[in-house]
Amino acid sequence: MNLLHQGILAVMAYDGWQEVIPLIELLDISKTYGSSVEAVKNISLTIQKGEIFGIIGHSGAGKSTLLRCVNLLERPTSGSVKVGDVELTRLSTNQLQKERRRIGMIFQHFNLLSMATVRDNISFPLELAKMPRAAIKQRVDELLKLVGLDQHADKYPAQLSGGQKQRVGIARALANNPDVLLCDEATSALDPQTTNAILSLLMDINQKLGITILLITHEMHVIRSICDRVAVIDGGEIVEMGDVLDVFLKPQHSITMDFVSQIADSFDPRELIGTRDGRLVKINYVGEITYEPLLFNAVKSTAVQFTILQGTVSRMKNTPYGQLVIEFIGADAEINTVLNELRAKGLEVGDLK
Ligand SMILES: Nc1ncnc2c1ncn2[C@@H]1O[C@H](COP(=O)(O)OP(=O)(O)OP(=O)(O)O)[C@@H](O)[C@H]1O
Repeated sequence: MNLLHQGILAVMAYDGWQEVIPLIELLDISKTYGSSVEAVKNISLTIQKGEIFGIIGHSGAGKSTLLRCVNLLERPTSGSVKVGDVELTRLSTNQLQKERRRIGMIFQHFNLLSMATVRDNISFPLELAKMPRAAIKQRVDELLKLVGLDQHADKYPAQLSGGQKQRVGIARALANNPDVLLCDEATSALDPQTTNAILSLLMDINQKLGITILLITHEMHVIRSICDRVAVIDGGEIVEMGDVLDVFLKPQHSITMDFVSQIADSFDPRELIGTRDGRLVKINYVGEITYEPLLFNAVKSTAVQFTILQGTVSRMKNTPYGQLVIEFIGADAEINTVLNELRAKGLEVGDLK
């Protein structure tokens, strides 16, 4: 890297931008089971270092197969998998076993050893890695603290709640200090409150330890709560991909629209068309402007009146956003002036169609 590049990266860091470094690169991955079940078809995908990337799809869409191709628990029929600088698909079994320590994984049904205590479950990957006994104890103590289980070290899985079991799964997955954490429907077996606690823990781990997270889910709530980017998968193919906010606010594919409508506060505003006399306008806000009185300011020096017909103000991960459907009443030219003023403030404004 030359000095100019270093300078640019330093400025980006100063401004709060994240340096973009590819960490997981899937190139043209296909997986066919037997002779005819094409579970994944020619998927190429790059996950950046430090991001939380979500893959969402209905049952049978190919999510698990794709996720398991990343650590080669499932070997792709064709295509290559690269994690960091290492092309996993070229490694021998022994080399692969070593590289897999850089990739932790958690599961929907936790996959804990039922006859082992919490401490022993977490120690297991460290013993496999031949870490000395005293170092194992110290590392497990750290991990127990990190996931909030220091009071439960000597319990067995059967004595734990679902959320606690998943915390053990997370601690075990993090034991070898991986770069990547793969999450296979990690909250699907949990109630909503416990789901939120586990999602917060995952976000904490991502932020504090810088671990890149790749998760699969069928719940838009999971994507909205913690992911930076999302890919929507259907029939083994990616049908839509982008920043979560963009995909959520402007879904393009019908499958994506289905998922977005899972969120209770989203709505289909097209139901309003033809029900009102005024001009119906859809407005999207993103960022801190969500909390400014922009609508009021835009109309106050005009004769235009407005009514909010539908609206949401919420947060996506850490970003506030709003979606409103407004009926404007007044002269068309004056309404246009109001809309242009809103656009000039950075709002996305368009007639409801
Ligand atoms: N081991 C296997 N042998 C044969 N077919 C399989 C195998 N595993 C998955 N499939 C098939 O591959 C397709 C994709 O399955 P996959 O489990 O990847 O989907 P998914 O999106 O994770 O679904 P779910 O959310 O229900 O787990 C399905 O048609 C499934 O029946």
